[in-house]
Amino acid sequence: MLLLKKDLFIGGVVLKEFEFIEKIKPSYYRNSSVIKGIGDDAAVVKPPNGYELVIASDTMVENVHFSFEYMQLRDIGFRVLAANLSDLAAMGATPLYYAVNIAVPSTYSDEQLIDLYLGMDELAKKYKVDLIGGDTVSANELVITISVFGKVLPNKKRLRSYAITNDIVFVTGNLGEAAYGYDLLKSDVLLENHFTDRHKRPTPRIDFTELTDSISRMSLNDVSDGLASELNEIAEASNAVIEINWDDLPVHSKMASIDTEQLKKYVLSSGEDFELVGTCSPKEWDLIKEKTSNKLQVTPIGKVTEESNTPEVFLTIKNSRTILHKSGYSHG
Ligand SMILES: Nc1ncnc2c1ncn2[C@@H]1O[C@H](COP(=O)(O)OP(=O)(O)O)[C@@H](O)[C@H]1O
Ligand SMILES: Cc1ncc(C[n+]2csc(CCOP(=O)(O)OP(=O)(O)O)c2C)c(N)n1
Ligand SMILES: [Mg+2]
Ligand SMILES: [Mg+2]
Ligand SMILES: [Mg+2]
Repeated sequence: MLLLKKDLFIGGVVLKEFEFIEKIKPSYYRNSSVIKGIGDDAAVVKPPNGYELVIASDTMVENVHFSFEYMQLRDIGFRVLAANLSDLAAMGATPLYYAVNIAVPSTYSDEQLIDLYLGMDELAKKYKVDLIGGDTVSANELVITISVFGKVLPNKKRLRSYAITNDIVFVTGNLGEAAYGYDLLKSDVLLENHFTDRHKRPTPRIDFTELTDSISRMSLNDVSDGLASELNEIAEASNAVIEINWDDLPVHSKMASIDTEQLKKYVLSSGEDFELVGTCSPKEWDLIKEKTSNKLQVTPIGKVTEESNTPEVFLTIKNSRTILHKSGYSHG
């Protein structure tokens, strides 16, 4: 397929790609390790001394991950970068740079596209992350891919394979709020409340990673697809059996009256909360509580009961124990 790379047709005027790039090019870089940012064939950065480089990439597609019925371009930019930063947080990494690839319909004005970048910059500013490159092409629907780059000390990365027997299983924040917010938006696109905000502008839990950098071992995963999927990924990667209790799962008091079956869907398999779920030793759990107290809600939800070649996740609900299968959103 031929991609209109040279000129981008925007709102009837031909905006030269380089003019658009000039508009989004940062006037300075927040990290002095950026040697060459936007403006050459590729970016050049100085690898951080003593650290490992952590790289993640996530894409969002119009009508798959967001809809313009209830979201502004600024929210969309914010949300795609949030999803990417969430994966760095889930590795225990500190974010440094990001690159943005966009496929854009020809009807967009340059103001609209700049709004997308302003949404990203709201988060980038907060976490001192630099936009160092990307690519622009035309397409029928808006598709945004971000790649993020971060750093982690070799002994502080938080792999899914790091869970061991007796670990406490914990989760940050509340579960199911983004999906509930999404359903509220579908019934009233103008509604604005805590839950709709959780869908539109999720918080990547970088703070958790920073607050817990003294913990020696932790397995971690971010809740993009749903708690059931993320816990199964930890169980599989660690060859472990995880047991969680329904009554321990953190749910907002305003969601308590939702019908149980629907609430189970929100909490266990709807995803996009971008909370962190993980495990650590009982001793270090006390330290996590201490480090996060009054700053970030972190809730114990269960235990790693054994290491096993048949990894499994069990959910106990009203004294009945059942296998919790992966049940999150699946593409294709
Ligand atoms: N199209 C792809 N090409 C190469 N690697 C991929 C592709 N899609 C996913 N991956 C890799 O598979 C793993 C799981 O991806 P994914 O489920 O999207 O993770 P997450 O849910 O954390 O975003 C990651 O290591 C990711 O880099
Ligand atoms: C318009 C719209 N439809 C459906 C959803 C729900 N949804 C879309 S993708 C997804 C799962 C997460 O996306 P994915 O690309 O798998 O993220 P990753 O696990 O790679 O981080 C969910 C719950 C949505 N957010 N918006
Ligand atoms: Mg992904
Ligand atoms: Mg992830
Ligand atoms: Mg992700």
